[in-house]
Amino acid sequence: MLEASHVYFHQAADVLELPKHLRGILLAPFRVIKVVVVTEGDDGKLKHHHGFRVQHNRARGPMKGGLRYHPTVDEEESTALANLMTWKTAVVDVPFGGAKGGIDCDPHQLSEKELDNITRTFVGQVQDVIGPTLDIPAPDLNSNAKVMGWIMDEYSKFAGFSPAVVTGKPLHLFGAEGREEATGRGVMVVLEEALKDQKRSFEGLTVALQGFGNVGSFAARLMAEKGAKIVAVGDHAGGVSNAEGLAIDSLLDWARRHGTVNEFPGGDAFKSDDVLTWDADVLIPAALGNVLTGDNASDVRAKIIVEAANGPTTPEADHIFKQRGILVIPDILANAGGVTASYFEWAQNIQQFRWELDRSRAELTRIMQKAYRAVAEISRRYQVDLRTAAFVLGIRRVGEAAISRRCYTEVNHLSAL
Ligand SMILES: NC(=O)C1=CN([C@@H]2O[C@H](COP(=O)(O)OP(=O)(O)OC[C@H]3O[C@@H](n4cnc5c(N)ncnc54)[C@H](OP(=O)(O)O)[C@@H]3O)[C@@H](O)[C@H]2O)C=CC1
Ligand SMILES: O=C(O)CCC(=O)C(=O)O
Repeated sequence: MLEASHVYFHQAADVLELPKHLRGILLAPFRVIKVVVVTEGDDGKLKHHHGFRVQHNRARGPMKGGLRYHPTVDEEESTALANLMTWKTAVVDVPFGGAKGGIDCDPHQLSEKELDNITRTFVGQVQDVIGPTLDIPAPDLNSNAKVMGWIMDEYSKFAGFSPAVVTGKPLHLFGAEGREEATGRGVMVVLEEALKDQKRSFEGLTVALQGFGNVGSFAARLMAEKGAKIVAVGDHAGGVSNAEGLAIDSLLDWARRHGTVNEFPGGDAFKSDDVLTWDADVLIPAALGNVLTGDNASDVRAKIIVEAANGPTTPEADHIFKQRGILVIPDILANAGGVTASYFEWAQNIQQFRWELDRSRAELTRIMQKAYRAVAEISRRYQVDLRTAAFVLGIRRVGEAAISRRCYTEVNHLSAL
């Protein structure tokens, strides 16, 4: 994933004609934190996991990005994802830099007490390098509002009451209306804009989704409300399809009760990975990275791919999609609704003021539409795909901030762009 994020960066840097040494400066992380998280398991035995926080760039503000709990979490993945966060926050123009991190654990195999313990131990180890004006974590794969509440509580023991140290918290614990649904809502909004460009709408549009967690489930529900048919959904345990459109509320209820969409009675079962090549107008990967590769890209049948997940497409697959005329709405634009609503939450926490849900939704829609339009305009002007255009926008904004702050004098080159 790190290699892929660099390939995409360089494609945009070529458009911007950035010299080599400036590319190196913009790609290098500001700080990489690695810790060994030692905790006592429910069986009384000591266990250890590895925790990472990569703080990539802070030219535009405090660093921001999720905390992921998954066995594959490592320094390389965290660095790639932190890098993407830097360009993503710039694409939606929220006042943050980029960071990302995680712990290489599998929450499905841990009790709540064990997960709480691991989270709090990790926070104790990084508390001096995170904070409301330094680095603000948020939910990501397998982490949720409850975990964010633990982070806030643990950090506050060191720094005093600090709700703004983390976003995506529960509503009753200084969370913000609209944050939970925001990433899925943002996915829906940018797809709606892309459809408008094609003089189409959600009515009758068929959609296949990989992942039915926070992002996938909200995106599915919102698109179905607009008239789309969600014809296939896959998660790690299996998939379910219905050519007439799955009943999303019943599917959500099933997934909540069974921990998977597998064996949902309102559709036909299929093998999990088949969702990626499902016969649908739109494919939405909303789970893991690197799932669309040179091996399966030629078999993808959708004409539009919306990257709700981070880094789902390898450069090889991306190239094949370009050749095949498949429109890819890239992660740093498509899933930026989450960090945008996190910005609202952070601002509300700092002001000790709460917004109504309607305000949050309206502001999110406005920002996502504006970001899509800005990216589409660059795509037209430079005759490049949406991914390259989004990177051009992100890199340019980060560069401009760096110049104004005099972070690196040589980045002045960017002011000519
Ligand atoms: N949460 C947020 O605000 C944001 C998230 N993202 C990105 O969106 C993606 C999903 O995050 P989120 O929804 O929060 O995570 P969740 O943990 O809430 O959901 C993840 C989903 O992916 C599924 N999944 C896991 N492994 C596989 C697999 N091998 N094959 C198919 N499906 C699988 C899970 O299934 P199961 O439950 O069966 O394991 C689950 O349905 C990630 O890439 C994340 O980085 C991006 C921006 C913001
Ligand atoms: O909400 C946030 O701060 C970050 C969300 C995130 O990790 C992402 O956009 O990938």
